[in-house]
Amino acid sequence: MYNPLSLGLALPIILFPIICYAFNLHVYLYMKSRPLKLRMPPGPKGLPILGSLLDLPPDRYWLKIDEWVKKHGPIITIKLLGKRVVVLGSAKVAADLLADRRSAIYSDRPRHRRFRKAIHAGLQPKALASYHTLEEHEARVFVKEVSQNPDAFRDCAKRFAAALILRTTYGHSTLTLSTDRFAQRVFSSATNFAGSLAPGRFLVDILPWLQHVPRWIPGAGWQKKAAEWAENDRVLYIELLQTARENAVKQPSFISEGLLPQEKGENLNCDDEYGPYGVTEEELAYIGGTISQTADTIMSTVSTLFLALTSHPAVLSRAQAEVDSVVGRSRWPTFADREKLPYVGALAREVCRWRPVAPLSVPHASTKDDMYNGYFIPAGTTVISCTWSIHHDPAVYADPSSFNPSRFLDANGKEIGTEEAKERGHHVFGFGRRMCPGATMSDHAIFIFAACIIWALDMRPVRDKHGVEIIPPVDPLQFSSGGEASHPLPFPSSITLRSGVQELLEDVPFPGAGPD
Ligand code: HEM
Repeated sequence: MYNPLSLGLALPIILFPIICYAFNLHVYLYMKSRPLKLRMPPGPKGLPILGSLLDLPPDRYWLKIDEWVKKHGPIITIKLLGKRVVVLGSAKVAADLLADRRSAIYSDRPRHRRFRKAIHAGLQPKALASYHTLEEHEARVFVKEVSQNPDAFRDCAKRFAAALILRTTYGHSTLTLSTDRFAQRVFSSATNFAGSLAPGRFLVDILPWLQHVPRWIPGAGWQKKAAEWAENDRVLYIELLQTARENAVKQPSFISEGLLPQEKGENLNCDDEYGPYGVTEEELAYIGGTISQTADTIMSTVSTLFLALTSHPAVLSRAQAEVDSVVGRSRWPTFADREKLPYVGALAREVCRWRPVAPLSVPHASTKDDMYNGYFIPAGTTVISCTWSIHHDPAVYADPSSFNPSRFLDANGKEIGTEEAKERGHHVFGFGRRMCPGATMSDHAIFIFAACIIWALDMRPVRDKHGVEIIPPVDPLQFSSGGEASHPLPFPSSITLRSGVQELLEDVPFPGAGPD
């Protein structure tokens, strides 16, 4: 007969050996996956179960990670909710693992492989060269806009970035930021993406099970928001794809070139669901959406450039002297001047190094057990490079906190890189085969923006009522972190046109009219 009491007594007797067995099995599997004597890289001790979770602040968590890198060395392990994350804190270590022979182990993200191929197909050197006229034009439009409304330079920078990305990706010409039907949405999509996941952006990538936490659980409300935003994004991406389709003939773009021939109105008989980039239309919409969000990184970088120039008058004066001597005062700088403007080039590099827009890069997953410098890195480990630490390593960049473009010039005034970053001198675009495919396009945009504003504008610190200049603060705490991208917080700058510019601005069409 059923006796609840005897069942109550029997349960612990039955469960105890099962729990012991499960525990032993767990320990056995754990030890098997991590053989004795094989140590993972050192790092903060953290609490049982939680690890270092509570030590990571929601904002600017890379500064905390940087402290750990300084304390424990250039490769560290952070424990988070039972998972181990390996952080690469020096260029040498990051290049060894992500860019050299081992890179195949550390570049995992298979579902993106086809997407990546598609993006590369759309960003060939020929396509990038064809964007130069647009990039020059939009930099001039920025100068025109900001000269009319100097206090709104952040919005002008946003329009610059949106105009470049929307035109090249979808053939869409951006009017003013407030009236354009896409520009604002692209930025709010990027902000939501970063914000919805902060600090989860970091955590969800590392602990994918977090996305399955039921939405009703306290603290998991971000999930509901993230789902709403994901739906908004989906609608936006499809609308943008439709725009590219409509513009295909008049204004071909990265997306329109990836559409199936009949989608472009060429009426060819084509049954294949994969377009010229080897992806479906839905995937193409997603790829376009991912690219459109990068407007935020360009906007942030050019805002940092503005801050650097306002707060370092001597750097601005030297850059102006260089541009004036090469370009004169009666025409705009162009890409044809690039080779003769090494200081401006070095300045653009230093902006990316000094305050990297992505201070913590994107997580990678390792696919095989590996030994590196005596440390064991098991398969399945999340590996992430801390760009902030890498860019502030005094062994590579002397006096790393100071803004000093000359660090990227040799004794003959020629641009130089570093041992691990020969081409650029910095690592803001990541390492190895997962490196940002938009790096060259971004380099071009940042360079021409820098050359044009240096040539056309004076950006000076504002003065207090006694006439004393107030240099805007530039310490890392003056940068926001909505999640992934880091932006300078609003700062004042006294912006005026330099000689000869007003006359040339008359020929710059109203924003959105676009180059011929
Ligand atoms: C200043 C501007 C930019 C910065 C700092 C930046 C930085 C980065 C970084 C750090 C990554 C991750 C690399 C890694 O996993 O190791 C990345 C990935 C990516 N970037 Fe950029 N990016 C910028 C602009 C752009 C632009 C303009 C585009 C497109 C035109 C673009 C497209 C992408 C794509 C598609 C990925 C994902 C690649 C993959 O998962 O394999 N980015 N970017």
